[in-house]
Amino acid sequence: MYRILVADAIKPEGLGPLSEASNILLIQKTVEEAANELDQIDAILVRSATKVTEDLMNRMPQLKIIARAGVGVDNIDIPAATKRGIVVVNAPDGNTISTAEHTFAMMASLMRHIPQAYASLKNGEWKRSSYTGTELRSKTLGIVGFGRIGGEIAKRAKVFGMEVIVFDPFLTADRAKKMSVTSLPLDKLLPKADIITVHTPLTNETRGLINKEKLLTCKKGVYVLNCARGGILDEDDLYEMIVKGHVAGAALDVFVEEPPLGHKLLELDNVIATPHLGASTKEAQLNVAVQVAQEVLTYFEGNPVSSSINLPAISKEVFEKVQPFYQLVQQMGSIASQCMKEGIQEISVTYAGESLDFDTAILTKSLISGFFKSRVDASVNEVNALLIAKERGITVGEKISADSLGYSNLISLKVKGDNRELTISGTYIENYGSRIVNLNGFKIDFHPEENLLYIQHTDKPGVIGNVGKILGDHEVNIATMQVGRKEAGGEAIMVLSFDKPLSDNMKQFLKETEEITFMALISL
Ligand SMILES: NC(=O)C1=CN([C@@H]2O[C@H](COP(=O)(O)OP(=O)(O)OC[C@H]3O[C@@H](n4cnc5c(N)ncnc54)[C@H](O)[C@@H]3O)[C@@H](O)[C@H]2O)C=CC1
Ligand SMILES: O=C(O)CCC(=O)C(=O)O
Repeated sequence: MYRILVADAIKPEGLGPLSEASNILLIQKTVEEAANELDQIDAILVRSATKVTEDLMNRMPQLKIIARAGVGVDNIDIPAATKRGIVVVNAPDGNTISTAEHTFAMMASLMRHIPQAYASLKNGEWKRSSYTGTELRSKTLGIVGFGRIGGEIAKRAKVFGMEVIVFDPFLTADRAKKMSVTSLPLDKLLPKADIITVHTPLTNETRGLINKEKLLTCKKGVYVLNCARGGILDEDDLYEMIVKGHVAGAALDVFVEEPPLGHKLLELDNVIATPHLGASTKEAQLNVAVQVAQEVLTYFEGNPVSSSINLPAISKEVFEKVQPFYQLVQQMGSIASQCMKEGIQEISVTYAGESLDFDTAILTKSLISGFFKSRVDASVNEVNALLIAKERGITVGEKISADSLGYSNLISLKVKGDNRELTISGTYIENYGSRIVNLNGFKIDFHPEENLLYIQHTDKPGVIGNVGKILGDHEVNIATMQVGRKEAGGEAIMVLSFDKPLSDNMKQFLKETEEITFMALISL
């Protein structure tokens, strides 16, 4: 049974797939209310209110996945989650339209003083001349951060007859052209825009991106909006620039501290504000709840998720291509690790063959996680595998080769240790499954079973019989046995599989066979 803590207000109608699953228990409580059961929680679902800190994660030793019902993940300590192997997913586009519409509503309200006029009228006043506004038509809108929300705002601005200029260091010329916007560096955008709206995530780079120095380069009388994250527009600097009359007004949906009780910006007449309502529509809340519920369900079904923050994104089509190799590479990593019980310097993997014609990064991560599982602990997974390799000073390389040696696909792994090297190649054959086809340069063909014994020995009459006899004398039943050699009388190998795990003592008995030069018990 997986226990899922729904810690923030997430629309229950969207959580249907989770509440209907027989192996899932949904617990609708805040972190404080669930304090006594945190150690049993497998997944946590949050919006922006709950801060998923390293400390909170430490109180949740079973935690496997954090799901953010929304876009911004600045309330989640991603590096800490990654280190622990906890998958972080979000709902990247469920609230795009709502947030774009809200930003647009804020922009129109700001330019026409609607909140101030409304408050005045409600107060019994009729001050028409005090609330003369400015048209949006022909104004230049500067969008900083041109992703999903920025793009939707641009479409709406064009319909209103605005000119749209954008700044986004990751924007391609192709997308700028398709969206009919002018892409400019920030220092060129700021002096040109009549209105500036920010739509970046909050990161170390974007915190304080628009500060006093930048605001001073803007037109006098510029209007600014922040419906992304508090802090992208520096709050103190904005206050000063409004008070000095350089900025004509601001519309804010987000604040550094939420709620921003007693905030000085809220005292200014030309600042309008909403309490982080960008995504607060029936539609957006249903969308994001459905999206994260589906992701969590997919994860607990053992399938790769599609909108992870700390795993490579993977589409359904790629997933179908990846799936056959997913377990094979984990097993190859694990076999290599159990055959190389020594310090490792380098792991390199080569992919060859037409059926491996996709981004193989996810396979490399799966392989490395298989390698470390038997060395570190079961919490190693695709999320933290490369980080663990790096921490241990192990170089991980990935190559594509044109030569698949006649197989339709061939994955080859080379592990360089302090004293030895190990190579292993595997393939996936449709309707037949995974096969290991080469081990340390010996041609062989075996299915990676649960309990294996790998023996390297001198090719002499009687060795195979002797091994069989020793195992038989100890009532060990051999399930399968594969042998391989390079040349008669040289080095040879055998790989045996068993129904039950072999005890470590058996290694001692087998070691008496002097022709055996190397032996490894492998459990997959
Ligand atoms: N007020 C609200 O309720 C909501 C706020 N948000 C906020 O809006 C942000 C943007 O959301 P989306 O458009 O969906 O995200 P997105 O990921 O589609 O777009 C973000 C864009 O910012 C750009 N960017 C990153 N660093 C930048 C930098 N230093 N300078 C300029 N551009 C930079 C990226 O290249 C990307 O194109 C989210 O990160 C979230 O914090 C999102 C939804 C609701
Ligand atoms: O959960 C919410 O309402 C906030 C939405 C938001 O800020 C986001 O998706 O980044």
